[in-house]
Amino acid sequence: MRTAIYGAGSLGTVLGAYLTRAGIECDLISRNKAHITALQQKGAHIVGKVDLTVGVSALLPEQMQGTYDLIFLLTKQLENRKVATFLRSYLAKDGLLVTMQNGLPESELAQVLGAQRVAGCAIGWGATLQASGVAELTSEPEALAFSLGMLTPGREERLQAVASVLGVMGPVTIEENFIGARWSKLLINASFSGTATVLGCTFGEVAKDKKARRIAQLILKECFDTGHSLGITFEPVQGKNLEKLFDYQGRVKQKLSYLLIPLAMKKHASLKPSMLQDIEKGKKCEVDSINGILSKEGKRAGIATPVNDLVVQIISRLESGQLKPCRENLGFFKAFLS
Ligand SMILES: NC(=O)C1=CN([C@@H]2O[C@H](COP(=O)(O)OP(=O)(O)OC[C@H]3O[C@@H](n4cnc5c(N)ncnc54)[C@H](OP(=O)(O)O)[C@@H]3O)[C@@H](O)[C@H]2O)C=CC1
Ligand SMILES: CC(C)(CO)C(=O)C(=O)O
Repeated sequence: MRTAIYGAGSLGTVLGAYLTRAGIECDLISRNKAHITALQQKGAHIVGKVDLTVGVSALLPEQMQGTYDLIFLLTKQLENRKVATFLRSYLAKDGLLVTMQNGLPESELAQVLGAQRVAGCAIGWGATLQASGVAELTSEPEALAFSLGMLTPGREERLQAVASVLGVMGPVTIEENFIGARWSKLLINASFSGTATVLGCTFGEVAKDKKARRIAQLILKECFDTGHSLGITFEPVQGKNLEKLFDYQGRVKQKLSYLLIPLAMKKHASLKPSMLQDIEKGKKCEVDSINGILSKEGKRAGIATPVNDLVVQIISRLESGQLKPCRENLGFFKAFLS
């Protein structure tokens, strides 16, 4: 299968290094010239939880030729329609584009490429581009798992082939209830990535700080209520049933869920959200596709999401430079913290 990683930055460079090291030929593609030049000259250097250097095939978009049977999409979700339109002629007629982006990106991509040519993959591990050619793996190697699936059936054989490709890196689950896996990841991103971005901190710091933890818990609840109202069953993440652990109706279960958060976050304490990494680099982040999509889905479901809506507003102000990510931003949530 001719394979490409389109948008090889933080996550895509790690993925490309692991696949290439296992003998799977794939092109790492990005518009970032300095990064592509470094990859071509020195290979992909993966640091952090591992240390490996792998010679890779790296290209600029304008150097792409022919069609690919499999394209992993790893650009940020800021201009997906434009990216999908560009990729249309590079994806084989019976090819599959697998988006590994956060949020709920499949439907929009399917509008451009066709539902039978779009799959998705929710990822529970993290990476940060440290310098051109150098990506840091920020999760433990045993967390390198993939939840793969499609919104419509019909490409089971091709999904199996994709699972064999990703399987060289870590365990792959082909999800029958893929939308449930997507919502579970959205739940984590909206609550923990959203709160950590507003406060300029890691997941571990959100879990440790009593007020920040309560904000994350309130967003978890807004996301559960919205998903349930839309008929979503949240899939387990890394073997953990999120509904059982964190959803609540009464005060006792609410307290229990609150107490469990720091324990559940232990292995992910050092994760720094990619939204915060973008803000720190002065870039626009994916808030519209993460917290923004939850607000939108909440409206569609008739569920109020006031804490999440406030996170969207604050992150927009971080993007425009009116505010800085810092703990003092907790003050904006006063009304929800009594
Ligand atoms: N990083 C993480 O830990 C995780 C990220 N994700 C998701 O994965 C996706 C990718 O994230 P991440 O790896 O952090 O992103 P990065 O910004 O680090 O990498 C994206 C790469 O794509 C390039 N790019 C952007 N737009 C285009 C384009 N139109 N054509 C060609 N290249 C382009 C960027 O270039 P340039 O530098 O010029 O912008 C960059 O090299 C996101 O949707 C994110 O939510 C999911 C789980 C974890
Ligand atoms: C939190 C994390 C790293 C989890 O995979 C993520 O999805 C992100 O930062 O965008």
